[in-house]
This record gives sequence, C-alpha cells and structure tokens, in this order.
Amino acid sequence: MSFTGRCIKSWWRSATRIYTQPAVTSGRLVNVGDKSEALFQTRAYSNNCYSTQHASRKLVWNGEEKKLVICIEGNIASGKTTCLEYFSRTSNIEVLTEPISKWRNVRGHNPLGLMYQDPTRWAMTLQTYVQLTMLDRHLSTTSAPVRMMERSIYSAKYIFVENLYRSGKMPEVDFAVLSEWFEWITQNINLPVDLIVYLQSSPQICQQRMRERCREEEKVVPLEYLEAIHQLYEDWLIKKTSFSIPAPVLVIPADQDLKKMLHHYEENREKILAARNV
Ligand SMILES: Nc1ncnc2c1ncn2[C@@H]1O[C@H](COP(=O)(O)OP(=O)(O)O)[C@@H](O)[C@H]1O
Ligand SMILES: Cc1cn([C@H]2C[C@H](O)[C@@H](COP(=O)(O)O)O2)c(=O)[nH]c1=O
Repeated sequence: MSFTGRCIKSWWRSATRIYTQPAVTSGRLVNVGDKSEALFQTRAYSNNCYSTQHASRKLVWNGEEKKLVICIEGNIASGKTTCLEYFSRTSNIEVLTEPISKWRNVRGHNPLGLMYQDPTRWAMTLQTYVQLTMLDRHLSTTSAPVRMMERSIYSAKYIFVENLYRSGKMPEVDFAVLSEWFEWITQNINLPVDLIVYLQSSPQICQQRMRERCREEEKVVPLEYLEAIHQLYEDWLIKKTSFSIPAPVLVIPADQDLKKMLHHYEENREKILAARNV
C-alpha cells in the first residue's frame, strides 16, 4: 500500500475511534456514526471539520457553503499587507494576514530570525512551521463569503523553499522531506483558491520599502535575495514555466505610490470580488 493509502487508512481508523457518537461541530449536529461518512478532526484544529470525499479521497470541508478565496501574492515588502488593509474596510471580506508573529515567536523562539542568521541550519525549522501555519490559515473557518489571505501554502513552497534549496542554503534531505509533506498535504486535503492577485514589483522598490519598514530580522536581506524571489514569482505566475498554478492570476503592477495603488485596487475591485470570471 502506498504511503498515502496507509495514512488515509490510519486517519480513518482514528476518526472512527474518536467519533462513534453524533458530534456537534461548529454549532451543527453532524452524524459521524457511519464509517463511510467518517469525519476527521484534529485536536490542534478542533474548530475545523472535514469529511472524506469518496471520489478523490481528499479531505474537504463538511457541508460548508462555497467561499471565495483570494490569495495576495508578491515579493517581500511589495505591499501585500497594505492591500489587505485596504480591502479589510469592505464588509463581508475576511482578511487573513500572514502569521508572521508566529514565525517570529514560537514558544519564545524566533525561527524567522534564526533562518536569516544561519539558513543551512534553520531553514527547515522555519519552513516546516510556515507550512503548518499556512495550512491552518487555509483551513480556518469563516462566516464571511469572501476571504482574502496573504500568500498561501503554495508560494511558501514554490517560492521560499525552492529558493532556499536552489541557492544551496537548504540541504537536499530537508528539501526532500518538506516536499513529501507538501505533496501529501496538497494531494489529500482540499485547499481551494479562486484567484491569485500578484502584486508585481521590482526588487529595488521592495528593498527600499523593506528598509523603511525596518523589520529587525530582515536587516541582513540583500538585494540578490529579493531578486531571486522575484524571479521565482515571475517564472511561476507570469511565464508559467515552473509549478502548477492553483487559480487564475490577476497581475497588478505595484511599484507606484500608495495613492495610485489604492486607485488600482478600486479599479480592480469588481474583478477581484467576482474572481470566478477572471
Ligand atoms: N505603494 C506604496 N508606496 C510606498 N510605500 C508603500 C507602498 N505600499 C506599502 N508601502 C510601505 O512599504 C512597507 C511594506 O509594505 P507591506 O504592505 O507591509 O508589504 P508586504 O506585506 O508585501 O511585505 C510598509 O512600510 C508600507 O507602509
Ligand atoms: C512565506 C514565507 C515568508 N518568509 C519570510 C520572508 C519575509 O522575511 C517574511 C514575510 O514577510 P512579507 O513582508 O509578508 O513578505 O517571511 C520565509 O522566509 N519563508 C516563507 O515561506
């Protein structure tokens, strides 16, 4: 039996062990007594609820209405958070920024800072945690019909892990283990994205903004790092030559001043919020 098959089987086993009685999940009564309808719920994500989709055997949301999921992508300091702040003023949009406070402080440790200080030693530690916290973001529940989130589990892997590996800062064994995790997650858990908004900015402008923002950990980040991240984003979302893209892409040039950027966001509002038509 394949690794995937074994995992699903053992997940099923634990699901039926935990849920032999009807359970109330997120305020709804869910009957989980039948193995074929078994629900899986981790302890860590105790507010979330998944069911097994029989055709593809992917874990999917249980009976939730379809939400629109929009991921804002772009280089470091390209203006993603600023864009999200702008849209957060719109009612019915739930905004999820990157869980960077967690990356800077997990039980008193700072994996982001450690990674920038010594990537060969700490990149795996950071990226494992980024992957977990991004997965948590994708799976968190919302009552809003539209969700806008900063980056995604996809860019964490296709851009940042890829860059660390290609630049020789991540050992091959760490890359292999992270890739196995990523493939298992994306093959077995449904993580729908309806639209990617790519804030396309030049590495020089990002460097300028990053310096102005002055995040302590990023003081060591050279222009070449931003150039490498930029190239990976371009290959992925513009040239479409590297990895599969989970959703249509809307490109917004992001080098302009704040006033012009807010104007661009307003111009693109309809397109973004009707993401299925892009
Ligand atoms: N269009 C813009 N022009 C000038 N500065 C900007 C612009 N957009 C954002 N900034 C500033 O640049 C820095 C990085 O922006 P931020 O939105 O945090 O980027 P990201 O979330 O992509 O890292 C912040 O200090 C922000 O105030
Ligand atoms: C997703 C991801 C991010 N990082 C680093 C890159 C930056 O230093 C911060 C994110 O800041 P931004 O202003 O939101 O771009 O985290 C990383 O090292 N690995 C990752 O997968």
